[in-house]
Amino acid sequence: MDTHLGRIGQLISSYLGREKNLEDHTIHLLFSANRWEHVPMMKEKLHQGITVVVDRYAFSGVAFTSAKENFCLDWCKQPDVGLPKPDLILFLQLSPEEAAERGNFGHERYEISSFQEKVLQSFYCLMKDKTLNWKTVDASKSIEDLHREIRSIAEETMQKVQNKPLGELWK
Ligand SMILES: Nc1ncnc2c1ncn2[C@@H]1O[C@H](COP(=O)(O)OP(=O)(O)O)[C@@H](O)[C@H]1O
Ligand SMILES: Cc1cn([C@H]2C[C@H](O)[C@@H](COP(=O)(O)OP(=O)(O)O)O2)c(=O)[nH]c1=O
Repeated sequence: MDTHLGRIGQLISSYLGREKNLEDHTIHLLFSANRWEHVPMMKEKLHQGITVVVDRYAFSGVAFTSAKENFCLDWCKQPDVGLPKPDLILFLQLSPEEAAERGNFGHERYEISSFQEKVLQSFYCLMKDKTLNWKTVDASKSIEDLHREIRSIAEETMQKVQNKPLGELWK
């Protein structure tokens, strides 16, 4: 068991590892609840001037659930409406085939190629939203080159948003 995770985190982890089954709406709401749990801490850091970097965030929440049958993008977004709005969203673009060839791709619940293709289409829909600062980077580059590119975009953004108020996502 992942003892470093909270109770919601543990539920999610056992769902992804296929140890536990959860109804599709339930797991969606748990992922969102897991983000909301972190909001007070994120806001505290942001107000101290600390840059917060989040892996996946609400966009994965929407992209993954909306790739399932009978889930629309709009329903999937609602639980995450009002989360701290990111100043920058980096989309690390890599074909599902190339991603599957890399390490760590394997046995988790969502790591099935046909499903990943649907998830990718959902991400493309989300990226049409011009109120958000999406930047696509080519993730087929080397780790070092990618690092340099991400670092430069991040530093530029940090400069730009320094004195801007925190926004609310999808509101
Ligand atoms: N730019 C890259 N080039 C080659 N291999 C990479 C690159 N970035 C990550 N990897 C490798 O791919 C695997 C998965 O990377 P990871 O960052 O964990 O992806 P994810 O967060 O999507 O699961 C790891 O084995 C990692 O070392
Ligand atoms: C954050 C999030 C992730 N996911 C999925 C995407 C991934 O398949 C899985 C695990 O994500 P994560 O634990 O971030 O693993 P990694 O980045 O190493 O692949 O959870 C959702 O379905 N909804 C969400 O809200």
